[in-house]
Amino acid sequence: MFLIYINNPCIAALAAENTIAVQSAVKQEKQVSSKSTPTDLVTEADHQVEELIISTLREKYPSHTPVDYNLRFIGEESSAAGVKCELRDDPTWIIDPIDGTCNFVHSFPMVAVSIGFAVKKELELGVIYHCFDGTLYTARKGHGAFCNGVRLQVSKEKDVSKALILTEIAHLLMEVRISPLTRSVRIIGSSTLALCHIASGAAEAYYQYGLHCWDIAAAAVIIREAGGYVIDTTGGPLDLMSRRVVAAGTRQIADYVVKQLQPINYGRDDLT
Ligand SMILES: O=P([O-])([O-])O[C@@H]1[C@@H](O)[C@H](O)[C@@H](O)[C@H](O)[C@@H]1O
Ligand SMILES: [Mg+2]
Ligand SMILES: [Mg+2]
Repeated sequence: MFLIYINNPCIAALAAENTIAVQSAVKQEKQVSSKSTPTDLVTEADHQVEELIISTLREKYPSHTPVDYNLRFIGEESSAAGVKCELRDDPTWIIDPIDGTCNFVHSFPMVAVSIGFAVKKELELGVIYHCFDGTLYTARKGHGAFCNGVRLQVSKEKDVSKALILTEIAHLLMEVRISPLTRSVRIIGSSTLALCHIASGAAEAYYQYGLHCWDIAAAAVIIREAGGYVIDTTGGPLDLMSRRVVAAGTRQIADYVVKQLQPINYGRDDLT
């Protein structure tokens, strides 16, 4: 019922508005602090953008919330501040206000705003806005995935020796295991943008342990609507709160990556 009201252009405009906030903040002096580890950075802009997104969504959709619904928000910085991260059946927005905060601090041009939406725990909508080049990725379940309005299609490559693999720095040992049989491995420091590269067919697979539901939610809809797979690192169905993911254009490449992985336990988003 919510989805008939919530359309991509509204949410895309919201992501774009907040990108402007990020773009102006990039040039300013940043107050940088850290959260779970010394490299898990956060800035005032992360908080400001998340507050802006949540207040705008509350304002945009007040009438769409029947009395018995509690329109909910899961935000990276609200969660860091102690708000419980729990995906219930209620319509829920899952927000990463600045994905790639370390890149943002360094003005390294791989930073995005990511807004996902779930109803009855099913991911229905995803919008990811690249803050440096204005690329807008959007998808709604059953309605396709788009990049600046152009339909997205994942890579159909099944030969792992022709596969470009994306991941994050924490798993160097696994990269050593994976890379010999693949074409190459890349690390860009923004999981949402790396996942968008899977959706666009620019790379064949992505894997990560340690990311969060707000890194995965929007991108999972975009990849699936582009014809790709977003699964658990065990090869089973995605568990959004498990802090791990494998995404790929084909099942063959996904299964190859799964076979090379050694489990790393980062806990769960919904148990912190
Ligand atoms: O914190 P943030 O910049 O939104 O998100 C980042 C993720 O996109 C990245 O994949 C991960 O390796 C970083 O540690 C960080 O979590
Ligand atoms: Mg992130
Ligand atoms: Mg973030």
